Amino acid sequence: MSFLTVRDLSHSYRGARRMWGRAPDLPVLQSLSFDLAAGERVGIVGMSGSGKSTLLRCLMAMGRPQSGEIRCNGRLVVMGRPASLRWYRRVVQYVPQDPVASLEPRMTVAQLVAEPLRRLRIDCDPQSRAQEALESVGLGSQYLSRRPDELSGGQAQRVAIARAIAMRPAFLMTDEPVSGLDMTVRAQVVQVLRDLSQTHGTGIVMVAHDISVVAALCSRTMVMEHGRIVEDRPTSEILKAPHHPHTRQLLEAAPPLVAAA
Ligand SMILES: Nc1ncnc2c1ncn2[C@@H]1O[C@H](COP(=O)(O)OP(=O)(O)OP(=O)(O)O)[C@@H](O)[C@H]1O
Repeated sequence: MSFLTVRDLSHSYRGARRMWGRAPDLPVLQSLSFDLAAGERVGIVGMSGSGKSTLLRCLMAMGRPQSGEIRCNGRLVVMGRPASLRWYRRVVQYVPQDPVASLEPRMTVAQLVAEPLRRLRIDCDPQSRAQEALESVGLGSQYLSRRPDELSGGQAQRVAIARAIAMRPAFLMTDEPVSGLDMTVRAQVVQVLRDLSQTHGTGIVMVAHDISVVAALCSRTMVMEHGRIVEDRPTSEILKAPHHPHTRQLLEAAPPLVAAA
């Protein structure tokens, strides 16, 4: 059964204001339809500007699509006031593209991870749940009192992941979770996501422009080009025999694979 159902999703950005009026609107997502099953690990790849982050923001109900609908377990996801989306935030969590910028600099690591649990009124002891989540991403108690500027890029990325997984979401949506990290830390972060998925059955949607990162984690890959999904198949099949010329281009541009999914 489908966990998330996306139907005819389209989105355009409003054209910039110019002296003589407005530039034309920029269509970014063009009538996308797909299903995500519970526990699936799905990669979304494509060149820069193909619409990956916009799609993820729409899936997170952070941007209002022009048309189309998203349903989660059959229930319509309606953009609106944060309170009306509280149920959705409990089951679908997001790790943004730039974790350092997303972490409030004045808060400690412990506070950062516990804060969403309090805000969304999750029935648990926020402190111990936060500690547990941090341990599962390999950050022990010595990190609890640190602030974001006392963390490396890889540690900040893991704090952002801990913050999301402390909620025990059914799905985790991550935008370029390893870009900007060195190869060793990349492999560690991919391992954290794989463990999470295998241990708790958490579904993962991962946006990346580098198909090798997706190949290391995701069993299904969607390839985007100019706001359309041009290929959506098992990753192993795509790697063996890409159908679309754009997929072949991405594969040629990819660095060596981290590890097979
Ligand atoms: N807030 C915005 N206002 C106007 N245009 C935007 C906005 N955000 C993105 N765009 C444009 O929409 C298109 C798709 O952007 P998006 O960030 O979704 O692509 P992407 O595939 O995630 O790219 P990247 O890999 O570089 O992050 C781009 O042409 C971008 O310039």
